Amino acid sequence: MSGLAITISGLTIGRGSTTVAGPLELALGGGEALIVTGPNGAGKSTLLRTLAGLLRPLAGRITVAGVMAPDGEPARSLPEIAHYVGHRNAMKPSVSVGDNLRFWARFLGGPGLSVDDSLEAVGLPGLAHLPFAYLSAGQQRRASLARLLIAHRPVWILDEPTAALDTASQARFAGLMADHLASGGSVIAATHQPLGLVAPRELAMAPAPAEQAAKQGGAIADADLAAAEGWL
Ligand SMILES: Nc1ncnc2c1ncn2[C@@H]1O[C@H](COP(=O)(O)OP(=O)(O)OP(=O)(O)O)[C@@H](O)[C@H]1O
Repeated sequence: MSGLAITISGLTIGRGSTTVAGPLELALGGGEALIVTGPNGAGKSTLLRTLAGLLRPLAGRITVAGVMAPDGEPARSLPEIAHYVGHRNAMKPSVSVGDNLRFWARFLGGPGLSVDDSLEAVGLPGLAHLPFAYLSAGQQRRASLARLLIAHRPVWILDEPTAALDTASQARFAGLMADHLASGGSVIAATHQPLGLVAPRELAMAPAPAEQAAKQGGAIADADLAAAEGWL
């Protein structure tokens, strides 16, 4: 395979039946990072959730080429080769950090670091036995980011990954992203703050027009959809 290529064409994203942004055109290759910027409500999270396969595009296509899926076949879709780390940590509070990570390793499949090595890489050595709920907010975020290492996936889709991280942890995570890019992976990250990436590309999402905001009632009425999205 010749290397990762992600192509987004005519992509319109939305919540329920309400358009949030688009059409978007984008091509991203292995070794490249894209930061998604824009004011609150511009649609950054909506875009990332759509790329991760958690929301259906309202129109357009997302295609991938050049890498293998965990099942050993050429990748057919972005979600099967991507990690998604959203605003929430997606770790069970009462379960130990190690068992949470072992769950994700089984769920995601494919090769990856051991629990101990993943935790070491995010600066949390020796904490595998603790219930996730015992960790501080920043430690919880770092343990959640260890999911990126426990199973290898070429694309990291990250929603404000460094929120709650102290300066040293931000620098450590910048190093992990640099290693991932150097190995031919890609990073797509929504952020309000610099992530320490070297020369990332940028997709600046425009503020939602007033007319669009006025229509949001339609999407929010899709209460079941909103509730179903809440757990990640
Ligand atoms: N579950 C939902 N149901 C309906 N509308 C939603 C839902 N979540 C977000 N929206 C709406 O979709 C639009 C885009 O929201 P989104 O969360 O993608 O913005 P964002 O750019 O990530 O903002 P922020 O910087 O605050 O994280 C907003 O108008 C928001 O009100």
